[in-house]
Amino acid sequence: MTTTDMPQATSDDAAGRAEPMIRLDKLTKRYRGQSRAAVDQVTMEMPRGEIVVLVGPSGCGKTTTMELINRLIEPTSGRIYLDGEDVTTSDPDALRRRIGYVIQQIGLFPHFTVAENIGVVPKLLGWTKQRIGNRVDELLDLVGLDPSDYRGRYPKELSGGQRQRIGVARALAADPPVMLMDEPFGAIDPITRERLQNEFLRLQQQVKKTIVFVTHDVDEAIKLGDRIAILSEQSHIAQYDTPENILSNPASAYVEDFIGSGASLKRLNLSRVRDIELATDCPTARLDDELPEVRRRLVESDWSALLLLDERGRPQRWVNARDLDRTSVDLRTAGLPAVATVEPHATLSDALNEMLTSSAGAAIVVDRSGSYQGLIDFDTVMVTAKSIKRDSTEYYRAAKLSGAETAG
Ligand SMILES: Nc1ncnc2c1ncn2[C@@H]1O[C@H](COP(=O)(O)OP(=O)(O)OP(=O)(O)O)[C@@H](O)[C@H]1O
Repeated sequence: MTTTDMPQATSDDAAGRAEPMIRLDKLTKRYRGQSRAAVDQVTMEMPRGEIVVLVGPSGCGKTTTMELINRLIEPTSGRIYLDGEDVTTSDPDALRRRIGYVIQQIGLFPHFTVAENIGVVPKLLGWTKQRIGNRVDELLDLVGLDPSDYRGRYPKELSGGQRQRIGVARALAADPPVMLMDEPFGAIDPITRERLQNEFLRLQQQVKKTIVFVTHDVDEAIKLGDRIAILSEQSHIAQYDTPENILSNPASAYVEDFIGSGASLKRLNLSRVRDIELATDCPTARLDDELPEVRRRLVESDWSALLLLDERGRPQRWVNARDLDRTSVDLRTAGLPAVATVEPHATLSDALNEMLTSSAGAAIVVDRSGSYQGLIDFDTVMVTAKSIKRDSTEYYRAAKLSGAETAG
């Protein structure tokens, strides 16, 4: 880990509570000529190192709230504190250097290379060429793009998803403690979007920034947020809590309505494949194993199918007893292809989607190199979904009994 990746130091007050990274105090914005405030007296705290998602219907004031934090929009009244310091009237340029910003229309400079785009802020800060070059390569690695291949390209030579990754790298360039992200995955197709969300979570485990993330997609909020603020008109906070508590204990009919139906299914977005116990007793064999040995393994197991792996341990075919009893059996083509694979960082919701496409009714878990780790079946998914609900309901009840505040 480099020094720039180190989590930010925490400053505690006399009572030992960590100072939130961002604190908004009765923050209000009234646009010129408007009778109603777009953002009305918002008071909230964003804890250090967490992802806080602002979610709410179109026009409720999400973007305005976010842009008040880096003062792209100046507040009409109220105060903004960054790391304990009142920044409401400080130099806005200096403030913005402490806050990375990623938006949907990434705004890369078309005539700058990838390296030049990422290096914009470090250059403004007067870093040496060598330091900028090292940082660009480090960031390209971090967002999963090979520096030697990508640093010299121009934005038009990139896919939408790659441009988005460069946008994130650029916002991280000067290692700001805070990142603001406004619908960063909004304009991207669902498959790339899911991949970028997973990469984003992996990245955050490394960089541990305080991130304010705006979306209107409640599923995205549940998947990405450590905390979610559900906003109604004028950025009024309808509920500010963990995704678990919002799903299990919506504070009002408005929140319930906003979450929509299928709260149990949405809960599956809260669990990762890596956090649950995989079934590892499913029989497996190699494609080049002897047929009698493959048959023996299947017969001696409690399973009705066996998973065939290639020489590098990657799943290839599902075979059952009938497939193995045919007169001439070629293991390379026997049975059905072993599709429906997920990696450990995928959510149980991703796993369930895969399962629905699988003839075996199970998702095959593989590591990053594609080799077999175990299986997830429907029962595991259902048991996990129920236990999330139970844990969260118990937590909420205990918090109420002890009089502790759970909402922000
Ligand atoms: N520059 C402006 N001048 C006047 N009114 C504005 C301006 N920008 C936004 N508004 C109004 O302020 C309110 C909040 O807008 P904002 O863009 O913050 O909402 P949002 O929740 O981010 O919406 P969306 O999800 O559609 O992007 C809206 O009613 C909008 O019309």
